[in-house]
Amino acid sequence: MFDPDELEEIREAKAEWEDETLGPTLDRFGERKDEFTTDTGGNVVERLYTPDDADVDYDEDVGFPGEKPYTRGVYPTMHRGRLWTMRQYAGFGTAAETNERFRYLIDNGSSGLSLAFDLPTQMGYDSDAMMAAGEVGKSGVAIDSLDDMETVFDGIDLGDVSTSMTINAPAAVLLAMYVALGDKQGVPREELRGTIQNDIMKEYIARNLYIFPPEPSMRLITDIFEFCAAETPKFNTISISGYHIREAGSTAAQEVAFTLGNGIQYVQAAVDAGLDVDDFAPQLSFFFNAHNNILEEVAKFRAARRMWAKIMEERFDAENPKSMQLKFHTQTGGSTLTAQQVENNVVRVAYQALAAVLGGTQSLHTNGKDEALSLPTEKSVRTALRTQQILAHESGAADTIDPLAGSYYVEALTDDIEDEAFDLLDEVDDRGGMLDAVKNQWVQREIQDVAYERQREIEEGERVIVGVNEYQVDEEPTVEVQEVSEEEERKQAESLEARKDDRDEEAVEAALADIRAAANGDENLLPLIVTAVKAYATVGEICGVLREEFGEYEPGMA
Ligand SMILES: C[C@H](C(=O)O)C(=O)SCCNC(=O)CCNC(=O)[C@H](O)C(C)(C)COP(=O)(O)OP(=O)(O)OC[C@H]1O[C@@H](n2cnc3c(N)ncnc32)[C@H](O)[C@@H]1OP(=O)(O)O
Repeated sequence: MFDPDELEEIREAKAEWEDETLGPTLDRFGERKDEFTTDTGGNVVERLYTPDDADVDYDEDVGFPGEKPYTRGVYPTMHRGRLWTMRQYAGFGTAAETNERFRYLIDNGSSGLSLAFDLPTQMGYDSDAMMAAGEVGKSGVAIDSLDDMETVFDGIDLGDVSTSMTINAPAAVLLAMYVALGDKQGVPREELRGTIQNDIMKEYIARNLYIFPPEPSMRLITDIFEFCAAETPKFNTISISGYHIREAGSTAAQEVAFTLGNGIQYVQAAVDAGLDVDDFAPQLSFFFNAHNNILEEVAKFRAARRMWAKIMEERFDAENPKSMQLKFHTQTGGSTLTAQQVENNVVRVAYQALAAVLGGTQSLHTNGKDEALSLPTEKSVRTALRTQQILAHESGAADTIDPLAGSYYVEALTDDIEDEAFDLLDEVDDRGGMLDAVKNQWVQREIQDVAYERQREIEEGERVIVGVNEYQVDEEPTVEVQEVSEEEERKQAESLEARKDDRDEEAVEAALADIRAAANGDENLLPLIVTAVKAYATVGEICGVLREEFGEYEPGMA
């Protein structure tokens, strides 16, 4: 981008500055530390960045919003045209309580819904299963049958909202329920908007809520890609998630590398199954974390967009621009919240949200200040949402596109993260691809090594966490805790029993038998699962059949 002569002049001028201006100051005052590093990974942060550090080719590396390589954003107008979706993750207790929280969020200006499921649902068990005891409705809503979905969305027109569902191993079943509910409400399938997380790879790596082994899991995912391309073209079929990888302690570059690596794995599986890349790739979406180091995070988002465009074009020969556009949701970093001085978390969340917006996010969840302690209360959810609204309407951060482009530091850091992440992806390829690298625990070990080092730095005081290892005060947390009563579990099991007594048992049996047969063949499972959920077959029953046919994953399984 810069004229070589000009760069040489800058280099010389910098050397002169170091000698004449900087030198005497350093002799008198020194600097706070011998070495400054980024938030993660220990990348050295230089004192000063000049055009010499960020010698980007504008066309090739930066470009324009809505054009390759999408470094500056996937839409031509970005947040000037439409603000990001303010999508607060919610769901607890019964379907009715979750419906109430959803309506509260909509009334307060939330522009998208995001459904959290309880652990039994995420593991494919019904609320009356032995495995579910003590967990029903605890960390999300319990969904057993279509009844519960109907209640969650009571009074909410699926044609008017976009809904994210954080569901992975049983994603096909919950998607089928959403489609079935849309059919019941009379919403054309092609109008349904939303996202299922459906990202099993990161469950194997970091989140641990898997059911089936990798091969049938990949088949389910591919079936979803194919079904949605034909039936629900506005629905995002997957949310390939770096969030949990980062929460497990990865660096920013690892977060990008392993997330895109998982993306490569899914695309390859679908292409191998005979799907055309440009038919399904526009419906892929991503999910990243936002931690406290604002500039590193902005660079991370920019690097991820540029990399995905290259990967899709060069590795998969994608031609549709939408296949190359990395659209992503961001959640502020749960692991950065502290139980000490809980109100400090509001500030952390605001910085993280700023990074996400400056980085061009499409959708954002801001954590409640109390999320390190419990489910967030209604009031802390409101403050979290207001944080986004202040950012949108008062901060000016949404008024121009990719405002940090051209910052010598941010461009250099974008390059660094890209280089580091591509190196990691090369190593993944050498190890036979993401699936093998995960099965052999290499990916997990890479992350653990970094997480361990970071923890050591905190414990030894090398890394300051405000209120935790410095600036402590002697006080008990005074946060109000959102409780979920045991009573909910009993009520949920009772309504499930009532539904099982009041359905066409033959229709359920027939639908489950069809799913069993298809699990052993190659017919797309989705239409069959839609038929089953319409007959009120439950999550546990459908996943039970698939468990029997597919088996269950165990870590280290070859
Ligand atoms: C931690 C926790 C756990 O472990 O439990 C979790 O996982 S929580 C995980 C929670 N996960 C989530 O909440 C994931 C959320 N993800 C998403 O919402 C999606 O995947 C997303 C990232 C692609 C965002 O989708 P979205 O619908 O909100 O936003 P989009 O960017 O797609 O925009 C919606 C529509 O507006 C259009 N649009 C948007 N911006 C513009 C613009 N500037 N100019 C013109 N059009 C625009 C888009 O083209 C699209 O229309 P058209 O479609 O017609 O093109």
